[in-house]
Amino acid sequence: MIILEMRNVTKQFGGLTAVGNVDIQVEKDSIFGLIGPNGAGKTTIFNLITGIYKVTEGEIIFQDHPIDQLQPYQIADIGITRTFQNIRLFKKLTAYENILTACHYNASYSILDAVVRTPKYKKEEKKLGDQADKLMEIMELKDRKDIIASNLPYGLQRRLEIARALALNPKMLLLDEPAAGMNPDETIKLMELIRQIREQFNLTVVVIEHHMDLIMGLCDKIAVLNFGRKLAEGTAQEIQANPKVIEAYLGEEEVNC
Ligand SMILES: Nc1ncnc2c1ncn2[C@@H]1O[C@H](COP(=O)(O)OP(=O)(O)OP(=O)(O)O)[C@@H](O)[C@H]1O
Repeated sequence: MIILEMRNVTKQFGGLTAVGNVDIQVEKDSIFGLIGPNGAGKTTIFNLITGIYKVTEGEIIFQDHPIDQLQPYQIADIGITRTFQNIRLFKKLTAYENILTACHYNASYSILDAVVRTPKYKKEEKKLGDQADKLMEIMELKDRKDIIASNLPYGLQRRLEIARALALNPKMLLLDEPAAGMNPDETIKLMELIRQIREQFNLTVVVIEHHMDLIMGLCDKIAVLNFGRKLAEGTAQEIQANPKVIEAYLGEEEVNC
């Protein structure tokens, strides 16, 4: 079953076509990879899916509904959340506070409940605190609970960002270069975590990465972009064997995975 579809999507910035006539179909519960050289249009695709940019042409369909005219907060509400290439955390808050603030997106009490501290408020706060604890545990951040976000090692800041995205209870998670700056051991650990959260949260994951080991080892399907166009699509084996990919993306070198 297809959960997300981009139909003939184009995004232009003035005379520059950042994304040109791209068709993509993402299967529910799969891990889908987007790869391509710098400037190929990958992050622009995330910005189109999440409503930060509006399409110039084409349609984006999520669970059979068009979403290309929705605002970013509406897209988060229907279950698509993301992480960013440049980590965006509350740098001066602790790891726990960063997750808890994201969990508050789901709070259903009123300002009055909060001011008067009604039983509803207390019950809800306990629930959100439990959710934050659970996310800390899953992302293996529990022993860093009280560390200020900017003092965490880079790899853990990236995991904290994923935990924040998960706090919004998404159906689809978009990860923009989650392994950037990680060493090989951290990258392998991250791969396992992505697989684990996919299972645990019944998620569909779309991931942009330059680490080929991660992409080839993790993704059910991969789309290759070049100069805003989709050059190829297929399984890791198909992509690695595709002469167009080898020539255009890897500069005629062998795909080194
Ligand atoms: N807001 C914008 N205004 C003008 N041009 C933009 C804008 N956003 C992206 N672009 C351009 O669109 C093209 C695609 O950029 P994009 O960031 O999507 O590439 P990318 O594949 O994610 O690259 P990288 O791997 O370096 O992150 C680039 O030429 C970029 O300069």
